[in-house]
Amino acid sequence: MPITAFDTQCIALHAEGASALVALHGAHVLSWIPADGRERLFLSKRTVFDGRAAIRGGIPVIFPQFGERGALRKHGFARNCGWRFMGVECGAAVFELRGDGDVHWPYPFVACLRIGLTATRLAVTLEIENTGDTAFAFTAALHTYLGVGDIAQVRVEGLQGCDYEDSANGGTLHRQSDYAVAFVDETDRIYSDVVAPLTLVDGTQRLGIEQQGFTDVVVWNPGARLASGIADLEAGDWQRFVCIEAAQAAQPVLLQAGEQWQGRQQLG
Ligand SMILES: O=P(O)(O)OC[C@H]1O[C@@H](O)[C@H](O)[C@@H](O)[C@@H]1O
Repeated sequence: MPITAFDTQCIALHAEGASALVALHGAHVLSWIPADGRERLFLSKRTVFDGRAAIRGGIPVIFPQFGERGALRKHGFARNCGWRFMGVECGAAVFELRGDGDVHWPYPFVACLRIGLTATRLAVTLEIENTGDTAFAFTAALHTYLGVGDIAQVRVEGLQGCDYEDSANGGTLHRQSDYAVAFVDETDRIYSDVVAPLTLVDGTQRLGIEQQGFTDVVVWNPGARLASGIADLEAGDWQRFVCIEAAQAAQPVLLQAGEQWQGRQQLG
């Protein structure tokens, strides 16, 4: 996989006619263009690249806390930190974030993000290692913003029969009875124990989504009303993306000293 340094902030990846762009801030995938030349990720034109704020769009890495399920800042700190580019291993670009039990979090850890690219697929793997001498629990996600033509035409298939927590309606519990998830208003759901591959249907376009290691799938679109209060989205942006997140949100992972955990999402 030939790699070029895009500037001090980003790494550009190229393979088999496909490309991806990864910001060191958050090890954040900003762009994924398979060999057919069509961008698959949404990135807000109003996102702030100040080296501190979370980037709106692409693939934010959520660790060590999903949402507000704990005492840390919403969605944890990994997306707000500078990661190190470690080079290419086994065809994947590798990024690393180390914690030494400092101000962010009292637990030493190493987080590693591996990004693999082929003509048609993007594979993102998050590895967490407990490098301290006490156990810690964490939640995490790959918060993928997939670009769509029109949210009203979008369906997510593969979740029928799965139980979900409806975060947009007070965390009430439901079972997905419809064959596909459609979007008419704010949608914010944590589907648990998802095993089947998913398909994003966007008009005539289809995208496959698979995951391993992560037990949950979060499906999020803010809808018009909530989106109007999100400063780093342009008017109408909510119609141009859906987040399908490979997540470990409902049940934290308990990692003993010296243990490793791995979760992966593949698109394409
Ligand atoms: O605006 P943020 O912090 O990036 O979060 C976006 C959304 O992320 C989703 O994962 C959550 O389920 C939503 O509740 C949340 O609003």
